[in-house]
Amino acid sequence: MTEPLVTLENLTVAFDDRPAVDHVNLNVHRGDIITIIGPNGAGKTTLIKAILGIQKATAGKVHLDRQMVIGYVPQHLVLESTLPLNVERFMALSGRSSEECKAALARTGVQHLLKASVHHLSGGERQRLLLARALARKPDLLVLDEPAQGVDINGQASLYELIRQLRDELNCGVLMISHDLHLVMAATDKVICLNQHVCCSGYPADISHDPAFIETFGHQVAESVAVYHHHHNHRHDLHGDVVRSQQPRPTEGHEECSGHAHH
Ligand SMILES: Nc1ncnc2c1ncn2[C@@H]1O[C@H](COP(=O)(O)OP(=O)(O)OP(=O)(O)O)[C@@H](O)[C@H]1O
Repeated sequence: MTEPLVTLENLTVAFDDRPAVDHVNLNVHRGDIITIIGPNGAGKTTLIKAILGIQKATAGKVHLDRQMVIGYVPQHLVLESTLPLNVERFMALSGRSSEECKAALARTGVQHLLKASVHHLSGGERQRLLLARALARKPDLLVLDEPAQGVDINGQASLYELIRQLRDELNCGVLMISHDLHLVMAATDKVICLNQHVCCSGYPADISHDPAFIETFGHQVAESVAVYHHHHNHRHDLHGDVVRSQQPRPTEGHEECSGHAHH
């Protein structure tokens, strides 16, 4: 296996002697899509900031591939509201050529907003603009802090699909934070459940059964997430009853199962 892009070794970040991130070990390789989940205040953003070098480690180490370019999509876009700024100018601030900026905007589906004011973009448009700015750098590592916030449910699914495609096109690693467990479970390769320390980690389908996951998120969340990954080998009729005579349809995605809670 190639060298990791990022290695965290017992990373600890404390504020006033209170650890926000506590002895975290993590590797991110090219091709990985890793999602950090955890309750509010669990240290997710602090961990990402330590990787980006904008938060100092109190103890432990952050190793980064020295050649690596990081594309970062922050949680919020903080802009001076009195400063007139259109999308074209905002993208130019990345230092990339006009062609690269336009290509990145086209890739995230917002090229038609080139002349629009960044102050008037919708939540979803803003997220796609921030992703385009990160993309224009041709990153080796894409770091996204809640990329789907402000994006409607259909938009969220296509945004996660876009992130997967970008991972394939750029052969980059992806490290993101998300609160939407259902989309996380569908769109990610590996989940890290953080609550200062790493409570549990693994494949989405397995993690929902982990006692540490259940303790952190509760039974209801764990069950609803487990349903999402239930593999169906049968079909249902219109009343929800199992139809056993049918052949399985493995590629049809989620169908609700009468043996589980419905969501
Ligand atoms: N610069 C700082 N100074 C002091 N405390 C901080 C600082 N940054 C973060 N914290 C504290 O560290 C803890 C973790 O914060 P962090 O923003 O990393 O959590 P999070 O998991 O990203 O939360 P959320 O899901 O609410 O965004 C919180 O208790 C927060 O108040």
